[in-house]
Amino acid sequence: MMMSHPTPGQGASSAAELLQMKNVGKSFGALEVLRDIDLTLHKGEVLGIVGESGSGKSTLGRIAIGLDLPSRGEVLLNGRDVLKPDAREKPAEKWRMQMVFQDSLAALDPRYTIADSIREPWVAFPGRHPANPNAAIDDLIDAVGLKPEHKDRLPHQLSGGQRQRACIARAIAVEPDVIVLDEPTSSLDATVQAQILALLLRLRSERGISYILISHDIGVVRTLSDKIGVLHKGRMVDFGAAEDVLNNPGNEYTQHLMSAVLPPSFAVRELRRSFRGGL
Ligand SMILES: Nc1ncnc2c1ncn2[C@@H]1O[C@H](COP(=O)(O)OP(=O)(O)OP(=O)(O)O)[C@@H](O)[C@H]1O
Repeated sequence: MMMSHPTPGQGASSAAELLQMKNVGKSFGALEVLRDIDLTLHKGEVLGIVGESGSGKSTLGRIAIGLDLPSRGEVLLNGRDVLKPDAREKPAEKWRMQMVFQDSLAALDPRYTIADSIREPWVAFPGRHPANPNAAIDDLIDAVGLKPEHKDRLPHQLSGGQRQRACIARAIAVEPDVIVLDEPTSSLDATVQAQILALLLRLRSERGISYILISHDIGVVRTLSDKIGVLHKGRMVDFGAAEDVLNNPGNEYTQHLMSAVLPPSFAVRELRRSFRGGL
């Protein structure tokens, strides 16, 4: 199940373009929520999207994985326009994009055991069904740091961090190209948050998955991201290599966001060093 991939941060600029948004806009009735969004995500990259509440982050993530349609513009996956009618009639490619939400309790069916939840995407995408599902579930449970006994538990019988691990296992079960992480650690306390971020970094390095990481917390985005996009009132006011956006914020709004951020803690610096070869 596991493949070898380039080390994170290496070769990102020469890697294939996985997802592109061109001039994407979204309106709900008269309310314009996203405007002129252009972005490119390469294979294996982590793109952090940061912005205050209501800036359009979740809407952007939902459009990226096809849960919402844009009102304007193009969305290309591996160079193919996913919005063209012929592509929309072929949902077979949808497994390539998965999502992990903030609220793990709401994201998991309360009647399903954790193993049942992990099986769900294989039912939705039979082409991704493994030859030996029980062994695959054991591997996934182990990969996300859960214990074998968690397989038969119901969501409410796990802690918030364990549930989020289960949601991550479900998301990687079909070996997607991209996972949109929408505030994946916002409802967790600081220690568990750091553990989940470490897990995400490890999975990315082992499996070469790309992430779009949505957060109002620039500290979280800074821990994981190669590239950062700053959304303000539906516009991408800054976009570029994480270090450039963080160290030389070109936009006044980004400077304002940065001014509210504490320096990374020792734990976070260690995390980044171990997974990204030092920053
Ligand atoms: N289905 C919808 N119908 C109408 N308006 C919507 C819908 N979804 C989102 N909006 C509006 O679009 C704007 C952006 O919402 P979105 O959830 O994308 O922002 P966000 O940056 O993710 O915010 P938060 O951090 O609070 O989740 C908000 O004004 C929201 O009320």
